[in-house]
Amino acid sequence: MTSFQQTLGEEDGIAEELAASQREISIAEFFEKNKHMLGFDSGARGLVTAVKEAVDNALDATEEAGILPDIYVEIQENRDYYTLIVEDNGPGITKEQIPKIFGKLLYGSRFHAREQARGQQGIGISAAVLYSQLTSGKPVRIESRTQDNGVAHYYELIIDTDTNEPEIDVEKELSPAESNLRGTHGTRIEMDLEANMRARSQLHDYVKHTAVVNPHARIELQEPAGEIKAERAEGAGLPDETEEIRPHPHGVELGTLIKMLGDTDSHTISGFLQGEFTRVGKKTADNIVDEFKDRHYGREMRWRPPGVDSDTDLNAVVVGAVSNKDATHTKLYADRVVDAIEDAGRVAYSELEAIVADVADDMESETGTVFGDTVQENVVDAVWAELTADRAGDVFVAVDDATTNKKDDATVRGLAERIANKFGGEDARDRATRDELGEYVYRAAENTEEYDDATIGETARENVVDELWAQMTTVPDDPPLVREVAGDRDTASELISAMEQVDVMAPPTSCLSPIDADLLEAGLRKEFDADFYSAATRDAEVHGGDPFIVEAGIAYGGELQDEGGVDLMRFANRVPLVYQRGACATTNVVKDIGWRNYNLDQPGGSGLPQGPAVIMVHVASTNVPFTSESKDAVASVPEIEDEIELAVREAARDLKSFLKKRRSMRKRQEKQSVIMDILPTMAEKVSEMTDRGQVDVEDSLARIMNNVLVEREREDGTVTLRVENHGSSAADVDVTDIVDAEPGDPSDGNVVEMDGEWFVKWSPSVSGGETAELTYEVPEDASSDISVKGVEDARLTVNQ
Ligand SMILES: Nc1ncnc2c1ncn2[C@@H]1O[C@H](COP(=O)(O)OP(=O)(O)OP(=O)(O)O)[C@@H](O)[C@H]1O
Repeated sequence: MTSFQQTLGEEDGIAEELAASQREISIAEFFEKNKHMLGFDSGARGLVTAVKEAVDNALDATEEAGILPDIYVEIQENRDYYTLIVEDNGPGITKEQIPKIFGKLLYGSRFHAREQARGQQGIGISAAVLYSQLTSGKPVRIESRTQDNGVAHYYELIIDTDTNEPEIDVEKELSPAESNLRGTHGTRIEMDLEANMRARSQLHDYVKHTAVVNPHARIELQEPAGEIKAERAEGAGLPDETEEIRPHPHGVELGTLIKMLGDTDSHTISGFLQGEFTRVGKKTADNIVDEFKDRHYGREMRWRPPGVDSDTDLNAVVVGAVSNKDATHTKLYADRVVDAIEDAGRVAYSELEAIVADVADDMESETGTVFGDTVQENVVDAVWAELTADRAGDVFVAVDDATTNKKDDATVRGLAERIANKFGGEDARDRATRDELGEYVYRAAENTEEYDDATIGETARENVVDELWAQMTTVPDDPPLVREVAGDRDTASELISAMEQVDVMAPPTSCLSPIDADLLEAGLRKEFDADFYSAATRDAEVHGGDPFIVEAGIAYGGELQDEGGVDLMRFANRVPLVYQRGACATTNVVKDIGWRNYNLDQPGGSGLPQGPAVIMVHVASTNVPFTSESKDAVASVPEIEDEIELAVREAARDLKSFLKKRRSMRKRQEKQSVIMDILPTMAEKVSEMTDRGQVDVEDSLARIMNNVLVEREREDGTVTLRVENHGSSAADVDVTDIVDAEPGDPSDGNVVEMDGEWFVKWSPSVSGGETAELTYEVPEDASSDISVKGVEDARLTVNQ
């Protein structure tokens, strides 16, 4: 058989034959075949995804318009298919936009905006339309009204998958009387889809969890087997309005930077940085430009002038390089040049040029003697030859400083000489980038190891590079212009590396709308009846030029079910993520935390912790990196993973102390009940044997357990409450005696009467080992009941 490879090159026209069947694929056609990528892989899931896309859009649209969202979702079961209706009270959609939004994939208002929003790609709702027409063959019905009680625009349409353009079946205006909209303005979508309700619990979770993180929204779901009505939390206002921002310099990708360089009106890099990025002012731009120059041109080595004990007379060298000038002025010129060099301590080639030129300028204006370009060049050459005469000696000092004392002198000298020899090559100005310098040191160290039988470890090499790099100076050359950088990938990548290197203030968070720890905790309290709640909101960070904030919350105990692994709720931009839990960075980070450190069970030391708990994580960003277009799972971006971990750990820290305390209280209680089992019998025996009266068991228990003991004594109408603190730390106790007759003379306490009962209340602070006595007067026949707060039950003994 002739293989394809064998015929290649022999027969003409295979490529042409293939070419005949190659054609452009429309985006709609692509997603029609790959609907799983958009979250429409099955009927059950398709319904949840369609609801999610429509509700997310409704929330975005209402919030953008400053309207408190009122969202109605209805699912009707028909014989062969389901009908989904989603209606909002948003600003509506203009007549011209309706066909594009619903009848064209990749059409939206948010793709280019650096601002937190649920929708980002301009695919969501049109993908639902595509799924609907694919499974039911019916057009989607849209009705939208932009003016209060004005006419509504009604469309029935499908997507032409060949062209990715809307195909309109029906287009008409509806008067308020004909309209199906419940509110005075907003949008109503109705679509038929082949579906089933197997994912009912995911659907309910989506609606409930959406309500937790959007307490300002009213969401109603009506479906064949039930309903959810999530009311607006009392007093909950709209989230703070977000603003669009420019990208942050940290994390921008190379392709993006090159595109930005191509699009900008700026000519200089400094102008580009200040104009196109957030948080870059003149100073930050200067710092970035310096780093950029260090990478692009390299730095110049600064050498030490010969010292006083050297044979070289620099003044004589300068004088020797100047010819045909008046002797007094030449001497003055040489003195000034040498003074400036010595003041500088170390001098690089460009610095030397600047000194020589500056002094020449001064001399000309003061004395009229001109030290022209040729003279200056001669002086620079002559002095530079002296400065670089003993590079090895100079490098020796740096190498010696940067390596341990253990290295013998000969090794250090050998290494220094080899490094020094790398300078002064083709580039007479002794320039090197940090990478080149690293290479110099590496090669010199390798040779020293080979020929001098010495060891120069990684750290020593790095220290030497650091030391020498710090001695070098940024060159005075102007950086390349924007168009030069845009046209050269390597230079653009040097710019990116410089941008990463410089500290830039965190991006403004006005483009983000986190829930905030307080509201997050309130959301958890509203939804879950637990014993413990905590929440944390981190500061903003950046990934790929986009700012983000991570928040986490934990609820534990109470009515929460212990079903093995804890319940992990994931959110991105206030949208619950329902599917692909295992593929989500959030899940993986939570699994990797050592939960035993936080007093939660974690079999095997990894995986989701066990126990009656809910952990929630919210990632808010101008661009949440999802693993796919269906937006179910956050991708593994290291910056985001780090913040997820820190947020969860922050929330878990309080849980740790709560659980620790709870565990020790439980142990105490167990101990106490064991003691209480045997103590009365022992007391009886002791009193029998010693012939003394019965021992007060409660009192003894308090002493054994280091408890706070509150006892009441009554003598002739005077009631005394003794608060004995048998523990070691102070106890702030609220003691109330509830009496059924009017009390008198309470010591430092206050009395409140309610329905014929008197509440006598004290709040003493009792140090460890001390006793407080609280007294009041009461008629003989009055009865009373003690209530104590401020001390855990397991630490308290009441004897009345
Ligand atoms: N209910 C609505 N009210 C007002 N405008 C809407 C509504 N639904 C959608 N839009 C507009 O239509 C655009 C496209 O919506 P679509 O769901 O296709 O994409 P998206 O929400 O921008 O992004 P994603 O693909 O991430 O969901 C939105 O950006 C928004 O401008």
